Amino acid sequence: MSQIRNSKSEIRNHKTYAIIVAGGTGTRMQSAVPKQFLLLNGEPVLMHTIRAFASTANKPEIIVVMHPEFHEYWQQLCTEHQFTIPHQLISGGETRFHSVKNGLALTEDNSLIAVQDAVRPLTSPAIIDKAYEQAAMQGNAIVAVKSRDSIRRLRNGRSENLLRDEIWLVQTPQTFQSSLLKKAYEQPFHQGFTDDASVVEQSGVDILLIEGDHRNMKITFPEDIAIAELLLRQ
Ligand SMILES: Nc1ccn([C@@H]2O[C@H](COP(=O)(O)OP(=O)(O)OP(=O)(O)O)[C@@H](O)[C@H]2O)c(=O)n1
Ligand SMILES: C[C@](O)(CO)[C@H](O)COP(=O)(O)O
Repeated sequence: MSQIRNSKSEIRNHKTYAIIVAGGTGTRMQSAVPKQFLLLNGEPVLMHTIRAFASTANKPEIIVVMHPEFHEYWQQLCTEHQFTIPHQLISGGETRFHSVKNGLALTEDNSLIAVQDAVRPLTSPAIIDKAYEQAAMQGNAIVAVKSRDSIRRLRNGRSENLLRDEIWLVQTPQTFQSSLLKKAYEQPFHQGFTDDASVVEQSGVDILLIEGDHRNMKITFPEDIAIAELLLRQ
C-alpha cells in the first residue's frame, strides 16, 4: 500500500508524455497503406493505440510521429472517423530510432516518457499507467512477457537449449525518466538499436522489466489484423 502511495506521489511530480511512433512503411504487411492506417474493427489501428493512452489515469500529452507524406491522409481519417483525441503530429525519421528522436525534441525535461509502437493497438491502459508509476520510481519500465515456447539458439549450425524462464519478449510501452532517454538518444544510431531499451542500455543504464500481456501484439504480418480483431472481441 505504501509503495502504491509512493509511486502515485512520485508521478504527480512529473509531466507525462506518450511518443507514438507511426513513421514506418510496413514492408512485411505488404498492404496498400502502411499498417497503422489499416482498419481494425472499422477504425484505423493508430486510433486504437492513441485511445489506450487517452484512457489512462495519467492522461499523457500525446505526440504522434508520422512520415509527412501521410499527414494529410491522417487528418482526413480523423475527420472521417470523427476522431477528436488531442495529439501533436510531427515528422518521422529514416528508422524507428530517428522517429523517436524527433518526438523527444518536443518533450520537456523532468518528465516521464512512454514510447509506444503505433501498431500495438491492444495495449491496456492499466499497463501503461503501471509503466509510468514504475518509471517514476525506478527510472525505466519496459513491458515484456515470458516466452510460452521452448527456446533454442542456433549458432554455427549447432542449436542449444536456453532456459526459457530467463527469456522475455519485449513489447511497448517502454517508459523512462526523460533525462535517461534523452541522454541515450544522443548516441549515434546503431543497427542493434531495435527498441528504446537497447538504446538506453547502451548508455549504461540497467533495464527493468514489468510483466505485460501476450494480447499486446504488434501488427506485423497480414494475418495479424484478423487475430487482433478476435482478441478485441474477447
Ligand atoms: N522509420 C520508422 C520505422 C518504424 N517506425 C514505427 O516503429 C514501430 C515498429 O516498427 P515495425 O513494426 O517494424 O513497423 P514498420 O517499420 O512499418 O514495418 P516493417 O518493418 O515491416 O517495414 C511502428 O509503429 C512503426 O510505424 C517509425 O516510427 N519510423
Ligand atoms: C519496439 C519493438 O516492438 C519491441 O518488441 C520491436 O523491437 C520493434 O521491432 P521492428 O523490427 O521495428 O518491428
